[in-house]
Amino acid sequence: MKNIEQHDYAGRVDNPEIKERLHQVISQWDSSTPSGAPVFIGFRSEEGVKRNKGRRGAFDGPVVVRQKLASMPYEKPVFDYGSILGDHDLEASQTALGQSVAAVLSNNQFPLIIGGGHETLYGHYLGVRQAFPDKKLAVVNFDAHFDLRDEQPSSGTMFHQILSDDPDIDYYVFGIQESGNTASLFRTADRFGVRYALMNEVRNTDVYTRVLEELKEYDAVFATLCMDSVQQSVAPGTSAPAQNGYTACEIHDMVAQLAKLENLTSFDISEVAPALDIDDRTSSLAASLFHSFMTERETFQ
Ligand SMILES: N=CN[C@@H](CCC(=O)O)C(=O)O
Repeated sequence: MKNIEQHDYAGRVDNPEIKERLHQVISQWDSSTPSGAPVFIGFRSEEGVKRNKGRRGAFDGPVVVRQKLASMPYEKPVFDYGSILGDHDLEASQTALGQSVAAVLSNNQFPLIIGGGHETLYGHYLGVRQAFPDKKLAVVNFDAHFDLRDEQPSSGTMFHQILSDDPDIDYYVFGIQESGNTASLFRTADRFGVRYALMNEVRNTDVYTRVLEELKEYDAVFATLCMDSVQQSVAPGTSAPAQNGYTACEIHDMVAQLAKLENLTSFDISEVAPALDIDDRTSSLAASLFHSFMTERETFQ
């Protein structure tokens, strides 16, 4: 089992009588916290990025994204599980994340997972599958990359790992960049029946709206957002930045629509690498996306 680090939240207080910012309403998670609430879980890991020969820095993502969230307006109950402290044993770190996600899901709460390299998604998946062993699942990925490499587990292999082992899951990915994926990866996507939309299709067609309707038919859906799906000028602090990625407006809109999907179980935002960031753009954007998600999701108490 990996160590779990707890986080202190601090921020601006306008009027001590009124709790209206996230740091004033967030509490530490335990198994008696109420059902229906959002629960932050951090995954401090960059071992997957290291193995994928990417640019490192995501280990501190969960710390800095929480700092950005702290002063945002929020008045409803919200909880923090802490962060799994990952290390070179990526597989054990992902297993620990999976156990944490499953514990929160089995309390009927909603995990909001703060990565970590995009290897976060594999731990996220392990938790969802543990909580829903017999369900037909869909995973939605906002990403420039397929992450379908057939190699030692890393931040570039998670969907190959999942689709190779689990026949009861469909993979949808939005924002694929032709400049970021080889022909072999496109062939692998076709072989696994991946439903993918290139960035231009996302921008110029109604594919996302149509897929959101399709997703309602699954027993459960979980989602992941790699910050490298956003254009580098807006999100510079990532391992493998994209030039033609989402604008801040586009990705906020997509996340707001996702939040309305009733059978969505959990959501992670990964690949915030503070050491590579400029003026905290990437961490601030990730926090803003979590905030949009939380305010749009009607079932949060
Ligand atoms: N979605 C993220 N993927 C990887 C890069 C994928 C690749 O190398 O093809 C990452 O950021 O580490």
